[in-house]
Amino acid sequence: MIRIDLNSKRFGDTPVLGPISFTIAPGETVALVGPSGIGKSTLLRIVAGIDRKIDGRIVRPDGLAMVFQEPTLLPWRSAIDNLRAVHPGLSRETASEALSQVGLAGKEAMFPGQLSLGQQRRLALARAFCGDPELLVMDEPFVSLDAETAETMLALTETLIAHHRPSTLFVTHSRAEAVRLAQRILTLEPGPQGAVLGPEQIRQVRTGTSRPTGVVTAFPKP
Ligand SMILES: Nc1ncnc2c1ncn2[C@@H]1O[C@H](COP(=O)(O)OP(=O)(O)OP(=O)(O)O)[C@@H](O)[C@H]1O
Repeated sequence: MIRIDLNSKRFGDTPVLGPISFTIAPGETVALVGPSGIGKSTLLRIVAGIDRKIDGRIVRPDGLAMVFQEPTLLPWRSAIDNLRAVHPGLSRETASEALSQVGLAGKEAMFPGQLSLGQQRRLALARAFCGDPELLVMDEPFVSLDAETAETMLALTETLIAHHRPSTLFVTHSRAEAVRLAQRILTLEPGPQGAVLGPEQIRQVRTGTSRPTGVVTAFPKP
């Protein structure tokens, strides 16, 4: 179980996030949505443990993987070594299998600069999943891709999540992406405090009969 109990997050004197509490169950996928600048990436970084300067408490597993907007690969390492650099215990065979799972069979020896941007993103996905993370954190993983590549990546991510079953928290600006991938959608919005969306409301969102309301609360932007 992943548990977020944040009292506040400030950058200097500026409050960015107010009290936020939620849990993510094993194998559950949760989307984090909200307007630009509200604090989604900040909250994601807090959950991942990259930002620890908070007033609050986060319970997270050790096995964690992150996927960013950019593939963040090591340009001087081959595709297979990009996987093995992050997961030193990984055999060549398992690493090759992870590459073929994302459609990169036979590309073991290629360097990131020799791969298309779409292939680099696939490699970043393989790197995230081949450690079998208990918690997967993704920050707008499908943004700035053409529609066809975004769809391919979305479908691939769906398959990998179904196979590996990590708890997943991801940020997106796309309500359609959130509804497709997530069992639960958390909306960051300026206070007052909202209520967590239950399964019934999610069903209504899916069928378009209701619009989601505030879920977790952030301070309004200064
Ligand atoms: N390192 C930092 N120092 C100071 N302020 C920061 C820092 N990082 C983020 N902020 C501020 O915190 C607020 C939230 O930023 P954040 O990137 O989390 O928003 P976001 O919801 O992810 O936005 P977007 O959807 O546009 O990516 C913004 O006002 C931003 O300027």
